[in-house]
Amino acid sequence: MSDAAPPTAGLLVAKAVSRTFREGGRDLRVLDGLGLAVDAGDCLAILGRSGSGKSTLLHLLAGLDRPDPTAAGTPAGGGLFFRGENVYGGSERRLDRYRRSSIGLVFQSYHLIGELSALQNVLLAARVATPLTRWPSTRREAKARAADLLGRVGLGDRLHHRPGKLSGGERQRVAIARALVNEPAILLADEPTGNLDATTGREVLDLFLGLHRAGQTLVLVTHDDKVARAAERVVVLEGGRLVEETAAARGVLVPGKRGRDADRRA
Ligand SMILES: Nc1ncnc2c1ncn2[C@@H]1O[C@H](COP(=O)(O)OP(=O)(O)OP(=O)(O)O)[C@@H](O)[C@H]1O
Repeated sequence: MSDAAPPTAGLLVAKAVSRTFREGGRDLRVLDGLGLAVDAGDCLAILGRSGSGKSTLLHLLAGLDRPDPTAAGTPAGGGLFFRGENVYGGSERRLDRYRRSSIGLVFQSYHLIGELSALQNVLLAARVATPLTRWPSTRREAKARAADLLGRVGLGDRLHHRPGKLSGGERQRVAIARALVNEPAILLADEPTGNLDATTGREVLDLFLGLHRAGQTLVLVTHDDKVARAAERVVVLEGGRLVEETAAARGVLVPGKRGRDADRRA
């Protein structure tokens, strides 16, 4: 990450970020000078109609894609900044380090390895993260850590089940345990309740909210109204930019962080 990055407030800050896809000889600008600031401890939901670019944004936040190079006329210093450092401004190695040590990712369709047990799925993630984290230093420690995480998500008695023998909600819990294995600064989730029935989705949402209460910073892309209502902040992706929704607009009566424009904050 570039040392020349400008100082930015917030844990993860997107400034004037654009992403254009070229398809069939035409440019499709999905994100258009977008701004967002995620603070430590936030529980943020990203909403938007289908095709508005939510997954594209989440992939950028996760370090899985690259924003367009800053175009002439856009403010200097645009980009994605994690703790003030430009995520996409350095080497591939640094980007890889960001992905593996700072971010946890949960997907709608779990993305577990079918041949591995719940414990082995989490252990595999621990092995990927270990060169970058101080722990777990031994296989025994890694196993204890993975079992502990699976216990925390309510699967202490399913350690040796393969995904095919688990329910959808249980698979998502394994995926959440796996995403937590590197103690990520930010847990990102793309439609984490999208494949689940209402009751199971609520249970998975409660799990996320419990993690948030314990201090985990969360960013959830969702179509699920229950998830959006439970989040502290909601931003809506429209026309390639984010607009912050007020608590009042969501029918939430408690005073919250109201009426801010996410683009203005970044
Ligand atoms: N790799 C790609 N190449 C070309 N176009 C793409 C690519 N990825 C996404 N798009 C286009 O970008 C737009 C936004 O896609 P994205 O998946 O981010 O939307 P979304 O808001 O997550 O949608 P949904 O809610 O349906 O999952 C879509 O029109 C999609 O076709």
